[in-house]
Amino acid sequence: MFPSINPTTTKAWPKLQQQAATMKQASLRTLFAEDPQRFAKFSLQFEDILFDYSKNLITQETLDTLLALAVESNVKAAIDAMFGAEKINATENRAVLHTALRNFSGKPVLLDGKDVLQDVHAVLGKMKKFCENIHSHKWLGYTGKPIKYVVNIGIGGSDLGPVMVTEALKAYANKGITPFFVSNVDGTHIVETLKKVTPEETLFLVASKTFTTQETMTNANTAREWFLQSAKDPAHIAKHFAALSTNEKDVTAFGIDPANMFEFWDWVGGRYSLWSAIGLSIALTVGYDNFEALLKGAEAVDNYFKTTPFEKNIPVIMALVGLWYGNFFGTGTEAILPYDQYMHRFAAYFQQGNMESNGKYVDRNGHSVTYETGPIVWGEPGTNGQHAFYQLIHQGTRIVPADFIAPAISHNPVGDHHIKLMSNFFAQTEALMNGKTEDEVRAELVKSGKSEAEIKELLPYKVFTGNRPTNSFLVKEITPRSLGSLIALYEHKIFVQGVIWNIYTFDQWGVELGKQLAGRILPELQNNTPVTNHDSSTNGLINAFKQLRK
Ligand SMILES: O=P(O)(O)OC[C@H]1O[C@](O)(CO)[C@@H](O)[C@@H]1O
Repeated sequence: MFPSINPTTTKAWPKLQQQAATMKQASLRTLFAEDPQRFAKFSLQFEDILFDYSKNLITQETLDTLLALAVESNVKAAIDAMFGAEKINATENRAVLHTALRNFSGKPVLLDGKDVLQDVHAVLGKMKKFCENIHSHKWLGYTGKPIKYVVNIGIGGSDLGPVMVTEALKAYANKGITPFFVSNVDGTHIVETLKKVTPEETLFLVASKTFTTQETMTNANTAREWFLQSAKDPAHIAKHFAALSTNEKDVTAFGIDPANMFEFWDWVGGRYSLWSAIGLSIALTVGYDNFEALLKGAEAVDNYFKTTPFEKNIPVIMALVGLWYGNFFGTGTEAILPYDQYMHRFAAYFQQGNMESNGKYVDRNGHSVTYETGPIVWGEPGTNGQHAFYQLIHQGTRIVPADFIAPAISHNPVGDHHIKLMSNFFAQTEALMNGKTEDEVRAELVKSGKSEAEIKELLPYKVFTGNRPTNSFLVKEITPRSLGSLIALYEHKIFVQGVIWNIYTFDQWGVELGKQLAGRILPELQNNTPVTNHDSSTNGLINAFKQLRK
């Protein structure tokens, strides 16, 4: 295991504190004016992805110190430990090997002396065959009809990844399969979904690493009942239900034929599982070859991440720039803003990816940290976000570091839509950086014929301070490969930050409390007897609920 270092005890940390005090007064406009090479210095290319981080409040000195922080924090040793199958998820005593799921190198990845790649490739082979059978109509429903609808029932990592990717790659969905995703235990989600599909043509994928998650099992049971209302014979379940899970015992107990179980393993974290059997809905929707291209795009980033010097390593730089604001400017949040309608769930996906991974206050020694860890991550596609929350990003009291992501080539090149979209993409980061000075606003107002009195009144509202930092990712085109790469870049960013913050990125104990408490309250809701065993607020709410339902 790589050594545990409190980041505040590194040599770099106090230097960064000092530098931040200076950089808070710096002007991005001036930094650009002073250095015509700034874009060239602070941008990197990975295959078809251009990463521009020049519009950040950093200098070469900042970057060097941040890189020194990464070195002092043993990021290199941590990368080796993760890829080397060490049990770096120590609170669960597990290795972290989602990278093995996309490893086509042919070189073994040994975990406890066993090569995990053999199992990985056996499951990929099974997924491939399954997709071929569904797509070629060799696999038919219980009345002899082909499968037209795939309903993935899962939540969190067993939902968000497949939803995000099938949406992002909709342009590749040409296999005659319409995917649906049911996650919420709110009956509305499954009921509304079942209205759109038919029992004879639907394949349900029960996607759950543990196969015990309340929401998923409740939805799966409802789907089975609904299916059996038409199919009658439970033997037909075999043609319409498959499981994506690590838990064969409970899959079998549910009534799913183990032959229809696509396995993955405890060393795959839920929020890192789209590369595993959890990705079956992706493969069924866009075809197995495209799924493999997605994996290969991520694999290419894995190799790059492992071998590229930190100063040229995009995930490392993403991590350091994010940490710069979170720890030294106190920003506390980050926005992800894709200028691509198909990527509309990308921010939601990395909201879980980031917040469930690094939303932790206990360090690797069991002590409370004295510094900020994971940011609040959110976002929506541009330009919708522009007309909703960008006001705060431009003129609010807090700084929101934002990632702008856009493809140069649209899958829907209709009229001038794409250049209009892209003009917004470029204009926003430019405006956030430059802002608008008093002089500029004054000149505009004079030009528009306003009187001096009007100018005086309006001026303060129209000034933009600028200096609002952004990263830009310009991708040639969103393809399975480039999307796989983009996702892996973000995954490794989260990893590097977790290492520097000295926290366990791959567990999620914080989600457990809510699950336990809900389990305790459920039986109390099954009768009309008032409860008295909680605090007065919870008692009051539960009793009012019972009253309202009488
Ligand atoms: O795949 P499972 O076991 O149903 O879990 C679903 C989700 O629940 C969590 O454990 C907690 O939200 C996530 O990490 C996971 O993605």
